[in-house]
Amino acid sequence: NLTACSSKYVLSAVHPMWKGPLVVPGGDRQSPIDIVVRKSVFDSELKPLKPKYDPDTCQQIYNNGYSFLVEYDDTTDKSTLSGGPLQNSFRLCQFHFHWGENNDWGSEHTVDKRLFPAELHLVHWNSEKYSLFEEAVMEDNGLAVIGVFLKVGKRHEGLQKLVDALPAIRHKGSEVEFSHFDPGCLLPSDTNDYWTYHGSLTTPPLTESVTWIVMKQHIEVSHDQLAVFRSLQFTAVDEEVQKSMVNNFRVQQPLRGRTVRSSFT
Ligand SMILES: O=C(NCc1ccccc1)Nc1ccc2c(c1)[B-](O)(O)OC2
Ligand SMILES: [Zn+2]
Repeated sequence: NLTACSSKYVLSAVHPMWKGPLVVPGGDRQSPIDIVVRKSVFDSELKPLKPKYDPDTCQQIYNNGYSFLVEYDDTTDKSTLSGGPLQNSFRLCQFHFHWGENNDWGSEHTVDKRLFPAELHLVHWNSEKYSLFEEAVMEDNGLAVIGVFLKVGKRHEGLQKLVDALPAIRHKGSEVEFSHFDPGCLLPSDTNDYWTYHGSLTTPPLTESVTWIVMKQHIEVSHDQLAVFRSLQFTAVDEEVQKSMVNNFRVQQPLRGRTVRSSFT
């Protein structure tokens, strides 16, 4: 019954804003998923993650009507991710978040069914095998995405510069110049432990091209910082009915026999 797990908010298909197909025909490696900790398998071959981000490659912030993207210059290998489960070097192209209308839900992945108020996605594409993101996004091992859970607690000083820029991109289609932002400040500080599995984009075209790397440790942001995320609009400035940008997450998808590996015991 609901009361048993009401504190964890049984996730239903009602919440997410996105009305797209909840299941992709034939998709057997869809994302997000629930990470069942006791079913994950420790893999000693997994290496430490090697993010190398150059803050000067940060270019702009853009409201795409689904989330806000902090976009990086990915025409060189100045900001890359390698190591971990990856065989190649992947270029950072953007990061974005998913969040809820309140602090009880908002993440895409869950850990033992536990929901977080928000989730960060750092998106990288395989620049050793492909020459453009648009190519890589259609290929088997084209993308590598780091997922980081957000919890409400103390203010995240590094995030504040980003939060202060959000009012300038309140509506769908708006963009503002944004520079010198080190996405490394959004990675957990105490441990690099992670889970990894093969999955997909969680928004159309839902292509199954992602090596997911979900960090075990969350980061903390303040209630007020998250409230600014919720002040963004899904809608363009000229639309009659304005809609707050909240619940921009997809519901969990079937595991379909996949194994989630862990970098830690
Ligand atoms: O880049 C995206 N769309 C634009 C696009 C352009 C050209 C071809 C295909 C797609 N989507 C997208 C990329 C990466 C992630 C997600 C969505 B996510 O699942 O939210 O987190 C990871
Ligand atoms: Zn995402």
